[in-house]
Amino acid sequence: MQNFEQSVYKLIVETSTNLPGDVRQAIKRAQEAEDRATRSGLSLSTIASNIEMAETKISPICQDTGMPTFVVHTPVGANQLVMKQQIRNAIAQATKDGKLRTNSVDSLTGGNTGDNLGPGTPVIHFEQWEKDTIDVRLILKGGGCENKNIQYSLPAELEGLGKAGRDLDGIRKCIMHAVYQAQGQGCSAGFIGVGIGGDRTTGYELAKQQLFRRTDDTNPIPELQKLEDYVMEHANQLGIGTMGFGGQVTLLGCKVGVMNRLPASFFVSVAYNCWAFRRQGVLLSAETGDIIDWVYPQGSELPMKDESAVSQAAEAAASMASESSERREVRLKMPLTEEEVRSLRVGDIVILDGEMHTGRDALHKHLMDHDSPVDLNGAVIYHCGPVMLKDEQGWQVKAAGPTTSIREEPYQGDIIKKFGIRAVIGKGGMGAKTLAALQEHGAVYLNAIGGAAQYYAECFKRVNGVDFMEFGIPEAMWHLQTEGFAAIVTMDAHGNSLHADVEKDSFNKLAQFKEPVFTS
Ligand SMILES: O=C(O)C[C@H](O)C(=O)O
Ligand code: SF4
Repeated sequence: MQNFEQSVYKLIVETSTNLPGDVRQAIKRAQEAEDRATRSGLSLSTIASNIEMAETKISPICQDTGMPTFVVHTPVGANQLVMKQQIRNAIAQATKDGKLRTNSVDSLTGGNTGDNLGPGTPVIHFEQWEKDTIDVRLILKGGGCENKNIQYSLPAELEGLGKAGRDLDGIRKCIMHAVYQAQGQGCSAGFIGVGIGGDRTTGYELAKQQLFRRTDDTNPIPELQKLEDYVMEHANQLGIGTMGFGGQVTLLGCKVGVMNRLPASFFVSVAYNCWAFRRQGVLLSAETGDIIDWVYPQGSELPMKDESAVSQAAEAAASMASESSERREVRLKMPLTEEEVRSLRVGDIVILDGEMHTGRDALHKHLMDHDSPVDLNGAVIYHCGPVMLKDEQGWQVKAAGPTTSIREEPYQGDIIKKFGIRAVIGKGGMGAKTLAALQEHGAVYLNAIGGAAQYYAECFKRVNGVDFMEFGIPEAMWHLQTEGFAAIVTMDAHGNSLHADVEKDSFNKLAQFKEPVFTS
């Protein structure tokens, strides 16, 4: 077992940096289904480039490298204590090397352990089996999509869908609702794992286990296969699209499992995973710990770049459409003026140069009753918790995509007005309070593409400084010299919100699925 730790390290790096082949296949199909000239189509192209960049640079696909969750099958009698220690060592090493973000935070003090180790992290499940090999599987599921997990207790009354009973049709309604309520906030298009039955804990566990199934497998239970097919077809009619921009593809995969329940309980648990569906596995020799095989097709087997003539023509058409009068591209230098910002409209693409500042949960809470360490008049705040590494030249940005903005809804409007901020960049959109503040003060919300952490890291040319390192690397306020950062205006200073429109439209579509489909 001398190579067990090294093999687990390789598994962690592969999982974080190289999206598996079956997941890539699902994203490629989405690209084919979506018109390339639309916002969703263009976002999918960026996602595809980001996947390639992460693989080439051996850097995290998304800056949120998630809750590392291992499922390990060992021969009877193998020493699990030693394995556990070696998994922990491999996690700490991968964090030090910038392949994982420092993601383990003390829930009471907010302190970041800095090495991804701490009470409850990483998660390691051991099972024994009769085989003489070791199977180690890993999923890195990020926090934004984890926040969109949902558990239903049947019978229930569901908005838009009416009564959901304790039967297959009630389950169908829960799953449709689960996709609807995620909107774009979990970086759609997503994958869902569904657990029917169990208790509140095992139901969610069963839902997560489904995410370990291959995206192209067949459910051994025919009724559940039918349900999966139904959801794949109809959830994609909700019109939520990539990042909630509207479009044909909202869901990339649906896997449903079932277990027994108590007579009084009937839970339907849904685990939502973003497009950056990072899970991989290795089969190891129990003697040496060497890798015998990979469990899922490796990403390198399926390049995301489509070199065919057809695709190049479509690409050219898309870029021409994006240059047409319908889509305005505006290049602005930070700090921004009120006039510049008030001239922007939902749908405009803004390209930013100059200095921007990151800020997420801890900073927003802090700024409510403290001063800012830098002048934020005209500033652009980026909701982002990057992966950073320090070398001889100083801090380097290793991965830096947006985080879910809605968490800052209680603070954002006040902070915009208090400091004179002119733009906020994030993903998933914000609510009515922020929209009103944008209009009142003269500011915009820009939606960046969630998960495209390598794509955006390239735009940060230099780290000008950092404040609040005591909040930990993801929560600190990084001052970043930026060139060519592109994002779409999805909430403008005139009271328009693409997010509110898509939510309303998808709600109307959801209500079309009210009538029973699976009758017993
Ligand atoms: O924590 C992050 O950087 C992002 C998070 O996964 C999110 O989706 O909001
Ligand atoms: S930012 Fe998006 S892609 Fe990254 S972990 Fe969060 S939900 Fe997933």
